[in-house]
Amino acid sequence: MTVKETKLKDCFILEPKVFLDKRGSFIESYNKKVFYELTGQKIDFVQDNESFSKRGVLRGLHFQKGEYAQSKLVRVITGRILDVVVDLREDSNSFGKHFSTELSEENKKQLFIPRGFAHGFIVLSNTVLFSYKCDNFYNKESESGIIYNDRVLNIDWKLPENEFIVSDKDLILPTFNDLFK
Ligand SMILES: Cc1cn([C@H]2C[C@H](O)[C@@H](COP(=O)(O)OP(=O)(O)O[C@H]3O[C@@H](C)C(=O)[C@@H](O)[C@H]3O)O2)c(=O)[nH]c1=O
Repeated sequence: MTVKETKLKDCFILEPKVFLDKRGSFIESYNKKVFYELTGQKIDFVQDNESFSKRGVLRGLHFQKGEYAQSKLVRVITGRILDVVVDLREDSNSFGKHFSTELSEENKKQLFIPRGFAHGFIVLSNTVLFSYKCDNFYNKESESGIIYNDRVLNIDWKLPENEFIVSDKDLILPTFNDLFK
């Protein structure tokens, strides 16, 4: 496993070592000890989630508020996505900045997203199996987010907007300025 810092503090890209042999491949998708050695983050992941989506599906931008804030370690098992995170920590140098990166079955990259960030992704391949660990439990009442086409954030989602498939819940998320006025 190797780790690279992104331009957003505390947000890392991890690349597992891939073992190839005549049968196929093997990776350690998560190892608590190695994760701590590489990132310095002592995270206690308590929930694993998986979603399946078609091309054009855009999930996000999501976060949980207050005591239910979550760090996430996200990856793609099959397919390819553009993953996007936004730093919402008001005391951070990169407050309001976003970072995006492709995560795919091929590159096997993982993104560590600390608490205080919003997260979303769009599916670039025909289908995607997406998997992630969270360090806090799901809490419906604490769900929040920012609308994907927010003008202040101005995120390039890489696909034409007429291909986006967005949940009804995500279509009525507030803007960045609504949240931080
Ligand atoms: C996230 C989540 C959803 N659910 C339920 C609620 C709902 O009925 C159904 C689908 O939920 P959603 O529409 O919120 O799923 P989704 O849009 O995939 O939500 C996820 O999006 C990505 C971008 C994230 O960063 C995640 O943290 C999470 O917010 O699953 C759980 O039971 N537990 C969970 O942890």
